[in-house]
Amino acid sequence: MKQEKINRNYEIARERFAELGIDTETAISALQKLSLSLHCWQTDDVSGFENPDGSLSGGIQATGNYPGKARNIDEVRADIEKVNTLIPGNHRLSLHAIYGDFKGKKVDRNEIEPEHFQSWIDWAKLNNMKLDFNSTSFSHSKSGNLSLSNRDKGIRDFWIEHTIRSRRIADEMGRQLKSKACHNLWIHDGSKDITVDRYLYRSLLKDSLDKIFENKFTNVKDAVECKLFGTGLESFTVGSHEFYMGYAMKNGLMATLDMGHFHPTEETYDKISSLLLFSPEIMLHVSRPVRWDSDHVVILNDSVQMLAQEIIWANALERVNVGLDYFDASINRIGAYVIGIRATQKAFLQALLTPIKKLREYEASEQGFERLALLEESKTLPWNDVYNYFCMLNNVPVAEDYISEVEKYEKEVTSKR
Ligand SMILES: C[C@H](O)[C@H](O)[C@@H](O)C(=O)CO
Ligand SMILES: [Mn+2]
Repeated sequence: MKQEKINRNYEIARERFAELGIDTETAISALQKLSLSLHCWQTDDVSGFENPDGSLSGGIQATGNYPGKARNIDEVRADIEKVNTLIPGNHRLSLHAIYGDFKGKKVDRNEIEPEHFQSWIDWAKLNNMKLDFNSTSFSHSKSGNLSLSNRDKGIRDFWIEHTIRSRRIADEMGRQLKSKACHNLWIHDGSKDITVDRYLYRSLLKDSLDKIFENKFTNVKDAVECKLFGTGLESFTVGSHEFYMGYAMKNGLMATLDMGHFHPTEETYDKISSLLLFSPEIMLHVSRPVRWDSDHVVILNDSVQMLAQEIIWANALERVNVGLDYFDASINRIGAYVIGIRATQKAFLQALLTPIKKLREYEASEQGFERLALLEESKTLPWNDVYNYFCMLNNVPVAEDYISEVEKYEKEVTSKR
């Protein structure tokens, strides 16, 4: 798109929003400050470098076989660097423990150290990114169906050790990069069929968590992620929403809300205000469940738009750590990142550009028709011209121009893998 046209459209949009009492410049600077936490695992279908040819376990699945997945640390980095050239803003990178720089050595999960992630910290500095971290309970010979809630103390201790080490690594990342790292704990623990000892497993998990969180780390923001069920573990999930919400609120941790981790008609956006009333910060995994926790690429749908609205309208942008979590192996993986990141930003921009003051006046005076009408009208206000202008300001491709860039990278790089 030509610069002149982008500027012209932006001017028209700016005037239109001004008529509704909205300042587009304020919205643009808020969006500029929004740092999303990009998940490294879309590059390689959650394979990691520990045992890249092993199978993905823990009830999660990356479906599809599109060529060009990243096969090693250099390729993961190259792909993220490419993504960064196609998206506006400065973002964080979220790593899983299986993405350490192990240099071909066998380093078991209970042996990981900050040194295995030092090259990531150096890379992040060079690339103007901050880091977040996740312990990894899946895809390991000791994963089974139960890790931190296993009856076997030996297995529990192994995963406790792993998770404490993961938090220490996050602390080092936060310290060196001068930005607290979110450490997200998600475990797959559950059961395929009915269990008759839910209380036992949950008390074992609680006990493991108490040990894991015994020490506070200054440069870490701890989060715990619940889930409804995993494939092959359909009847029971130890770390349910109620379990982690209780644990997080009692112990001053963040709850992570993954959009794919609830009942199909249960929406994440409705949980935001409740959690923010009881917790200083929360974490999100923006995703797109299609019939189950399928981790489809995020698009600009009602769920994401309403999620962004809830955050903006609660004036809570600084209290919500927005991470992405999806892994689609059926399309170009770089393109998958760009679509999802841009869709998330667009949702936030749209929310920032909604005439909330007027909408609230209507609501307060019980003018339901007027509220609904203005809500509908705001959906088609020229917010996309503001987004295009935002892309131009950030020197990244505007609108569909990124498609050919992704195709070029595929031709020159990923298709040769
Ligand atoms: C790989 C991720 O940590 C994982 O997707 C987790 O966050 C999750 O959402 C599991 O369903
Ligand atoms: Mn998740």
